[in-house]
Amino acid sequence: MRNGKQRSRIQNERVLPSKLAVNFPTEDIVLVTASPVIKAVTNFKQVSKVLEEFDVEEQPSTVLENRFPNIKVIESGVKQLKSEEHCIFTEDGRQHAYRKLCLCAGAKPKLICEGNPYVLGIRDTDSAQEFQKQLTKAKRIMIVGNGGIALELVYEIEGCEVIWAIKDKAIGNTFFDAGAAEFLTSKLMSEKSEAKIAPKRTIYTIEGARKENRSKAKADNVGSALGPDWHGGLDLKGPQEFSHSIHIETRCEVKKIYLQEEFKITKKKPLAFPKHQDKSVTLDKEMWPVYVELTNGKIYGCDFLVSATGVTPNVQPFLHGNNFDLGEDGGLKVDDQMRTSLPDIYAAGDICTACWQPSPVWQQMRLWTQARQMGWYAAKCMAAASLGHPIDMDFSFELFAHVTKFFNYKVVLLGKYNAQGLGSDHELMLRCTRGQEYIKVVMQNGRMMGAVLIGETDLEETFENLILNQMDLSSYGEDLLDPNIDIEDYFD
Ligand SMILES: Cc1cc2nc3c(=O)[nH]c(=O)nc-3n(C[C@H](O)[C@H](O)[C@H](O)COP(=O)(O)OP(=O)(O)OC[C@H]3O[C@@H](n4cnc5c(N)ncnc54)[C@H](O)[C@@H]3O)c2cc1C
Ligand SMILES: NC(=O)C1=CN([C@@H]2O[C@H](COP(=O)(O)OP(=O)(O)OC[C@H]3O[C@@H](n4cnc5c(N)ncnc54)[C@H](O)[C@@H]3O)[C@@H](O)[C@H]2O)C=CC1
Repeated sequence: MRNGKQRSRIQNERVLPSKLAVNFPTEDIVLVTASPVIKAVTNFKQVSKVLEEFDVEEQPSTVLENRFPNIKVIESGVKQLKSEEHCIFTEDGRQHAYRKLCLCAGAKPKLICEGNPYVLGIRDTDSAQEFQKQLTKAKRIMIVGNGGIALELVYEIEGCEVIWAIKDKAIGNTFFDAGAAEFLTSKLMSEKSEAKIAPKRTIYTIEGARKENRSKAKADNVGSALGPDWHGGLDLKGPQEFSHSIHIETRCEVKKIYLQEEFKITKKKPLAFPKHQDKSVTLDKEMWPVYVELTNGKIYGCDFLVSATGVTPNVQPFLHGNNFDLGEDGGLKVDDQMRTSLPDIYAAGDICTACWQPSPVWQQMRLWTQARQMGWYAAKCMAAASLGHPIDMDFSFELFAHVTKFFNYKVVLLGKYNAQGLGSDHELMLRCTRGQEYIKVVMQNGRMMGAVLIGETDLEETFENLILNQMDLSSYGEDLLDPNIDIEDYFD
């Protein structure tokens, strides 16, 4: 790649092409994307060593092309990869040769009942808008799943009864333990009267760019996954005049979904919405478009369901004829240089499964932050490989760090925040002030391995350092979380 013009075909990832374009100003960098708009990371802020905050902005592809003259954007989905011939085929019937390729096609929602028109998934702007449209007419919906999307929806939806069906004992299992879940549940059950804390990040949609380009994107292609504060620009309001009306069904899954006519024949009896603070407005005899039977035997009628049940890496367009090694979660396995098992093909973001020996306090989660870091690092790896110098693993993979917002609280997750993989050989320390903050640290052999910080705790930087430097904290005992001790001064 050093001499003369060579081509790098990059299959989407907003961070990656620009990083490559800077590293290789004389090369052609081609971004092939099924999405009519490019999502760009803007206002990037390094909050601490590994914690990052940024905005996500939808931009027309011309913004990228104008800024980096050696980037060309092709708006067409990839339908086939021929790895041995080093070329891809796009839906517009064209063939594109590559020297190095990075696959960044994200993930797809893993729906509980694929193809059922009453089961919605939320992934991209179009699916979120469809959900919003349906919600405006819905008296009652069911949300299935207990991760990021479900947590955000149950808090944001107003004016509609919500049955939240979760497999676990407590809410938010992908992010929280039972203690944190209890702290948050009280907020969920109360009126949503408070002012929202200012979103730290916002999605700006360039509607013009989107509309103009929509026709070019095929209907079955997924768009870019929504990012932080995705619901900020959507009014998630049903037709009724109340804020929260939520009923949680724990330790259950969906057994069967019946259409109205099918259900009538069964002669089974649906349950009424449990009355919470007299907010319920639906009648016991209401007829619903769908009825959902849960594995705990309960049946509820509703207008539609949201399946917020995780994602599956979007590898399908690239598999035919290519013998990729896949991870247990179905992602393209990548090594510590972001290389897949096939020559000259890299992968980053939700599509890949990290298969290097991770740091003891890092794990892969399919998040914007990690997609950005992987895209950035993959570009460095591709550039380094072209120059013949492998590089050291990026520092951002030393410690898992995620900052987000749930139930209007700032939430910071660090390291093995839920004692993932630590077995029973760990201790937890807690500090909780109801309605204000919840702090949990995970300790092992006197060392801090992880932390959950909910609320404005101001402890993230100190804890990040304590996890990274693995200092023996045994002698500090409970002082670590004593609110009367300024912990930052303590460790200066
Ligand atoms: C509702 C929602 C809320 C979220 N909130 C947060 C949050 O608050 N914080 C956070 O950290 N993470 C959040 N995430 C997760 C985050 O959005 C993803 O982890 C991240 O976007 C993954 O980035 P990616 O580049 O790997 O994939 P994506 O952003 O999904 O991008 C994949 C791109 O590939 C394109 N593509 C797909 N197939 C093809 C093909 N065959 N040919 C060409 N192009 C193709 C798509 O059009 C898309 O542009 C959220 C996700 C969702 C769904
Ligand atoms: N603020 C944030 O950081 C947010 C992050 N995200 C990310 O977006 C992606 C998609 O979000 P989610 O769909 O919420 O995925 P998720 O991985 O966060 O949660 C999936 C949930 O579905 C449950 N589940 C799986 N199969 C099920 C089944 N058959 N029946 C019932 N429950 C089932 C799991 O137990 C888990 O609780 C994830 O990668 C998530 O991390 C999404 C929203 C907000």
